[in-house]
Amino acid sequence: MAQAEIGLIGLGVMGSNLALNIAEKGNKIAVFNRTAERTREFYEEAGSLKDQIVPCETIEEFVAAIRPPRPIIIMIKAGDPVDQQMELLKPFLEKNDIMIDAGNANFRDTMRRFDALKDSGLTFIGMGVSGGEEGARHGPSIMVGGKEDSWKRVEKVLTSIAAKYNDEPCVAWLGENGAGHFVKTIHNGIEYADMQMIAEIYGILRDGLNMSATEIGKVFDTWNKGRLNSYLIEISGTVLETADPLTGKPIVDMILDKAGQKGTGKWSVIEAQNMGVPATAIEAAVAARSLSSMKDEREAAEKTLGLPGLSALSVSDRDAFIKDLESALLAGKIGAYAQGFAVMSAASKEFGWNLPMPTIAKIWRAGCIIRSQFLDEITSAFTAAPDAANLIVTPAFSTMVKETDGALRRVVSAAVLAGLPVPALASALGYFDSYRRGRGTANMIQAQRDFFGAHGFDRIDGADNHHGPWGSGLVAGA
Ligand SMILES: NC(=O)C1=CN([C@@H]2O[C@H](COP(=O)(O)OP(=O)(O)OC[C@H]3O[C@@H](n4cnc5c(N)ncnc54)[C@H](OP(=O)(O)O)[C@@H]3O)[C@@H](O)[C@H]2O)C=CC1
Ligand SMILES: O=C(CO)[C@H](O)[C@H](O)COP(=O)(O)O
Repeated sequence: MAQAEIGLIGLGVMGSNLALNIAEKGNKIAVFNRTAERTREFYEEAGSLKDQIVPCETIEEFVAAIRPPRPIIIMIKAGDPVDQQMELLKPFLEKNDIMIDAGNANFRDTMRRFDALKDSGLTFIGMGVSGGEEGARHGPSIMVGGKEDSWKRVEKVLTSIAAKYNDEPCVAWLGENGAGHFVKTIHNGIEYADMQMIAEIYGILRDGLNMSATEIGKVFDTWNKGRLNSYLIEISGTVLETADPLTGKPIVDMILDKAGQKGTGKWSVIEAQNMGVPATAIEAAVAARSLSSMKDEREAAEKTLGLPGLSALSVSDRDAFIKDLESALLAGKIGAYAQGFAVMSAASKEFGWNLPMPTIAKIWRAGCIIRSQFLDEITSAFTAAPDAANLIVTPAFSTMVKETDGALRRVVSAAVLAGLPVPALASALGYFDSYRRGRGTANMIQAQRDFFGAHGFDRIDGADNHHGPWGSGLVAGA
């Protein structure tokens, strides 16, 4: 029997679907799962794809089934399990075999694993995969990091399974070692902000305009036909219009308002902070998930403090306000993506990756959770202005900011006055307002720092006096 082109370990939600996708595209694949029962079940359910699949119950059998140099995708729970699995695999591998971690790894772990294998003859790829279950099965977006020649070995298979946007595959080699997992992390950070802003707009419609879930769903359906067209808006509409089989009520009204998180959002924020790059909308989204999880504390606080002021928005023209909400969401989204790309640009320099921004935007246009028409506009903006300091100063996006930031300001103001929380939208607005203002207020911070800690400051006239005359008795305006 011909050897498999590739192997895959981990037949959970993502791994099993990825394996079926690989098999369906005509690539013979060997599969292994820690729990052998799952391998048998998977194989039985593979139907017509069985011919392309070699189910293996031992690592030895699995490795022998793959054509050298062997690319082996590890799609298991992120963290220690990946190290454990790699240790179990290593004794059976040969020179030039490639272990590919396709889970949501912290890129620092990826760099460590990459370095640890440097002198072993084995190679490593850190590969971000996005698209959830459906994407893994029918076409995910794939972000590859590692040696370029390792990528060449897997390029054909990965290109065959990736999502396509206008026939262009949503997969690319993005740079050495941790580049792929870093980009996937920021993808998820942006995903957090995108989702949070949609939730904030939903909150304004629900608690401010007292609209039902179904009514809000219809608003999102309409928006999905316009500039906000995206997978997340599409599924938000569907979610809002879905009934709970137990009660018949909208399912969204039966779901507890506590958001989970597995780490990628938090890592985005930590890395942004490490590099001194503001990612305020992403930070607000991560913090909002954390605050959401404090359900008991929030309920107790509502009893103690009560809800602020007005319970409903004061809106004179409801249709015009809903149009403003659409533009505000677009503006907020621009802020979040601008921040995400700025973080990647800084990381590219810090880690020497040379990350290709237009390519990243390109491979996010289809297959991944944040896929949208908007990413095509980002692709064009970065292609036209590859050296732009920030997405929002590219010609296309500066025009878009000017068109939408008024609506964002009106929506944030109205929500704040009604006591409706909009932390991510407000963060995006604060980001625009701070970033576009040539003369800021940090002269005050510098003066305070120098006053209490003799930290010094730069002068606007470039003159030499780098400390203030604190305590000298010199009085301004005297
Ligand atoms: N679900 C999603 O939407 C997405 C998930 N990801 C990432 O993909 C990876 C897999 O996620 P998903 O498929 O959802 O997870 P699942 O929980 O569905 O599956 C987990 C898999 O990991 C295996 N596993 C767990 N611990 C170990 C271990 N110590 N050694 C070997 N195998 C182990 C399990 O094997 P066993 O059957 O023996 O328990 C199982 O095959 C994660 O890193 C996740 O973050 C990435 C993109 C999207
Ligand atoms: O990577 C993904 C989507 O792109 C996974 O669905 C991930 O689990 C999402 O992160 P979180 O669970 O923290 O919301």
